[in-house]
Amino acid sequence: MMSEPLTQQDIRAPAETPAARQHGAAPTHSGVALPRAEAPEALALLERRRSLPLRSLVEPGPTPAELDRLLAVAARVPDHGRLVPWRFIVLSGEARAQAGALLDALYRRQNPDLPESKADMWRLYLLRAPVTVVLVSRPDPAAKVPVFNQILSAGAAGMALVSAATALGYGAQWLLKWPGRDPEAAALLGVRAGEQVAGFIHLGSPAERPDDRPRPALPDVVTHWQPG
Ligand SMILES: Cc1cc2nc3c(=O)[nH]c(=O)nc-3n(C[C@H](O)[C@H](O)[C@H](O)COP(=O)(O)O)c2cc1C
Repeated sequence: MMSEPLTQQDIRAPAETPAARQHGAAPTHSGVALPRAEAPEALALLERRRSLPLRSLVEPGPTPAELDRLLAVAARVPDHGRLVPWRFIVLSGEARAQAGALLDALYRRQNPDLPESKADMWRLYLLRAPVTVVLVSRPDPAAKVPVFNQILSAGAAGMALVSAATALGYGAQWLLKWPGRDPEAAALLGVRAGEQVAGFIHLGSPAERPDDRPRPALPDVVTHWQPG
C-alpha cells in the first residue's frame, strides 16, 4: 500500500505548533520548553489501573453529574478530522431491565432450544453493573480520514472513559458480548445502520480489589528503530 505523500505543512520546521502548522501561521512560541506540568497522581493512577470483574461492580454507580463528567472526558480523545466517530448509549436504572428483557426475547428467538435457566440471562447481565455505557463506533466511510483512524478514536474514547471512572474511584469493565456483536440485538439498544458496538463499559463501585494480572514485559513490545 502506498503511503500518503508528505505535504509542505508536514515538513515545516519542528518549532511550529500543530495548530500553527494546520493554519499555516507563524509559530506562536519561542521554541523553548515551558516548565513541565507534571501530574504524578494521574500517572500513578494509570500505573495501577485495572479492570474490575463485572461481578465485583456494585451500587452505587456514578451519579448523573459524575457520569456526564466521565463522558465529557471520553469525548476529549484524539479525533482525526474532528468527525466525532463515536457516541455513547447509557443504560441505567429501570432501563437496564427493560433493555435486558428485549435482548432475552431476541436471544430466545435465535436459540429456540435455550434452557429455561438462561431465559433471563441478558436481563441479569445488564442488571449487574449500576451503569453501563454502550460505546458505539460510527465511522464515516465517505470522509477523507481513513475508517481505521476513526475506529481507533472510538477505542481511545473507551479507554478514556475507563481511566476517568478509575480516577473517580469507580470500577470499570469493558466487555463485548453477544448483544454488542449481534446487529439485531445492538439495534434493540439503539445502534443504527452503519454503526458498531465497540464495547459495553460497565461501571460501579468496586466490591473487591483483585490482584493485578501479568503485564507484557517492555522488551517484548518495545523496539527502538535503528537503520538496518
Ligand atoms: C474491545 C474489548 C472487548 C473486550 N471484551 C471482553 C469480553 O467479552 N470478555 C472478557 O473477559 N474480557 C473482555 N475484554 C477485556 C477486559 O476489558 C479487560 O481488558 C480484562 O478484564 C483485563 O483487565 P485489565 O484492564 O486489568 O487489563 C475486552 C476488552 C476490549 C478492549
